[in-house]
Amino acid sequence: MAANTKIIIAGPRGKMGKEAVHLVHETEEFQLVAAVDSKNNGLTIKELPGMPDENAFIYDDMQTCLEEMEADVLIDLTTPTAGKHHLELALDHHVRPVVGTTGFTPEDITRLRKKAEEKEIGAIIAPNFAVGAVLMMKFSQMAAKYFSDVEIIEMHHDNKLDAPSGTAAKTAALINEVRPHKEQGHPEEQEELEGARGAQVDGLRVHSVRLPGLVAHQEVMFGGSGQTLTIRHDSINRQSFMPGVKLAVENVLRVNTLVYGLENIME
Ligand SMILES: NC(=O)c1ccc[n+]([C@@H]2O[C@H](COP(=O)([O-])OP(=O)(O)OC[C@H]3O[C@@H](n4cnc5c(N)ncnc54)[C@H](O)[C@@H]3O)[C@@H](O)[C@H]2O)c1
Ligand SMILES: O=C(O)C1=N[C@H](C(=O)O)CCC1
Repeated sequence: MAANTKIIIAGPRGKMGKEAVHLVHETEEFQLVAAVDSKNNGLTIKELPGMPDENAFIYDDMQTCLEEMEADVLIDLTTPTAGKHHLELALDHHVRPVVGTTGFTPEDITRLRKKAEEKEIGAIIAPNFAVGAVLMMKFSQMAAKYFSDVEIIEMHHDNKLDAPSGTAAKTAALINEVRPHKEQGHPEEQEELEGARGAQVDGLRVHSVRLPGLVAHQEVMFGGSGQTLTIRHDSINRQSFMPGVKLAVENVLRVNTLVYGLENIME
């Protein structure tokens, strides 16, 4: 790892971005060199309410920021549309992206991995930085070998823009790697109300709950003859994600492809 990893944070005023600014501020080997925000162009981070004493300038345009500032890593915690654009720009400028922003499709990941490999630089997209959530996904994949009947219920705060969550999409993909294809439910079932059976990923049903008071939660429910198994994870605050962000920043400097999911870098 570089002695001083120079970092840009996109989305510093957001719920996750704020935590990331504090993480970078408190980590000796990390240095915040700039931030990208949809407003506050020309201010410094320390001028925003609740921010640490950081002199990094805020840009309202990622392209300009990348042209003017030298950085090793971009941490993106914005919106699905902005995140995809920022990741492309970072790769174009040889800055390694660590992306927590969700809403990436499998096609986006394939295209961006090809680009990272062409540029020979690392990128990490982690739909969930919480170590417990990564274990929940791994345990669900293990359980799916023995229980092929499964549904996912993800629950998030009601400011979330994307559905299903990135975590639910990733969990479904991990389960579908080991689960023989199955249309969950009765072959003749009818939805009397559209959406009653949730969304489908290869026959696996995903249900999205959005309520104030929630942070990020997921249950993976398996059913078998005479038994059920429920694997559940709860993030009760956004500090739960920060050790994973730190791990991703450290690891993105060591890889030369796009890594999708923290489980690929956790030992
Ligand atoms: N991977 C994880 O572990 C994890 C955890 C929590 C949230 N998330 C994801 O991270 C993202 C941010 O979540 P949040 O809860 O902090 O959201 P938030 O709405 O609190 O913050 C998003 C921030 O992005 C800023 N923004 C929007 N467009 C921008 C642009 N073009 N340039 C710069 N900044 C821009 C907004 O001003 C806002 O401050 C979401 O996609 C969410 O799903 C991922
Ligand atoms: O708050 C959010 O938004 C979160 N999104 C991630 C997802 O889509 O899986 C997970 C953590 C919180």
